[in-house]
Amino acid sequence: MHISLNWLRFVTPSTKKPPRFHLSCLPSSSSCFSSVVFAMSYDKEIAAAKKAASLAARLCQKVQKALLQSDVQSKNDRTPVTVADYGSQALVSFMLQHEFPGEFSLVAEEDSKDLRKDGAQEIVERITKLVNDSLTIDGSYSVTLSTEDVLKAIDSGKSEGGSQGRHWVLDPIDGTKGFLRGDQYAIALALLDRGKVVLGVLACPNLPLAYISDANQHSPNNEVGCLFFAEVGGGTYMQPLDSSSTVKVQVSAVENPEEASLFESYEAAHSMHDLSSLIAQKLGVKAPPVRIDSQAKYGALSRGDGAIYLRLPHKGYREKIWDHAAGYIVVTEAGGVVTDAAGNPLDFSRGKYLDLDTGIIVTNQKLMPLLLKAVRESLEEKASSL
Ligand SMILES: Nc1ncnc2c1ncn2[C@@H]1O[C@H](COP(=O)(O)O)[C@@H](O)[C@H]1OP(=O)(O)O
Ligand SMILES: [Mg+2]
Repeated sequence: MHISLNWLRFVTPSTKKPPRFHLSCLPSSSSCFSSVVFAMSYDKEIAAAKKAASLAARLCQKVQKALLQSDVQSKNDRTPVTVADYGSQALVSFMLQHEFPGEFSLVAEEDSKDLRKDGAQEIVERITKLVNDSLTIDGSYSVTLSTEDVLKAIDSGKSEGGSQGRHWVLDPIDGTKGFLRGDQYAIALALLDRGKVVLGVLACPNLPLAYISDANQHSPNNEVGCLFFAEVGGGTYMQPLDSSSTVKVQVSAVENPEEASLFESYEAAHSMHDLSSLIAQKLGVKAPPVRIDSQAKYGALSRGDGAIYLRLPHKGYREKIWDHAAGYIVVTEAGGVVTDAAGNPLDFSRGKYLDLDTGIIVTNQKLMPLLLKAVRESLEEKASSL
């Protein structure tokens, strides 16, 4: 007989996360209590991930602020997002390696190939200055990185991931189009342990702290900047990016799809708006879709701003693990369900890519059967009309 008790929580009255232990009883003859196995806790890793993602968010905010203050011509230039993207990756990579020296594996979006080309020296110097300024702000590092240190930190993100060992997974700026537009973007960092996502942090510098809907997402009165974090078995928490007051969050409890609000990509090139509109129609969703960039959608969903997220890329697009790992655990630990469009679980253990056919759907446990049915019918209808 193999009994596996679930994650136990020792609930404390404070807003701090309770410690967690995983108890599992070994087979037959051994007594349950003598064979308690204490599984990994990732508290040190999550503290480091929160610190790195928050500092990277500050770096990106500084660049985006300068971009938005610049003239129209320079707004068509992608240099700011390039600089912030590499800067964010270098910073997170350096901080994690500093915290966890020795065996270190990072699967991240960028590498230094373009930065090593002729003519890139000035950009590399800008990135290096940004990274050093960020480390100075933090105050706990007495180092000044050279341009070569920065390039090496970026290249530490070349790991392929997989089902063995531990791998950090990073999207240094998820939602580059949103970043350039002055809208939503996220710094998304997760940890895989033997192919499973065990923690995730989402820093969303422009996400309002208050509930967002289609009507209020651009309100100038909104205070913005959210940090979501989740550890396997421990729930999901949110705090303002510039404070440590933490709240536990839960996905929406809506059971009637007519009352649900639905999130999707801002960019029609990233997700089929016509297909999600058909799905919404079948479900009877009344509210217009809330269109925002990046994994900020997963964050907003984890605290119940909306009840459904549909990501339905056009044919041929291959999803990368860094675009979903952090968001996945933030939503699932808040009680949500994330599957592919056919209802299969996501598999983060196969390397850089999530091999999916049709897309990713997210909602609460109650709505998932209805959503799956509406997705299946809509896909069939779409296929028969071609
Ligand atoms: N053609 C595409 N289809 C789907 N997703 C895409 C496509 N091109 C880029 N993306 C990715 O979509 C993500 C943003 O999704 P959303 O619009 O929902 O915020 C980004 O990670 C972006 O990748 P990349 O980071 O390489 O630009
Ligand atoms: Mg991305």
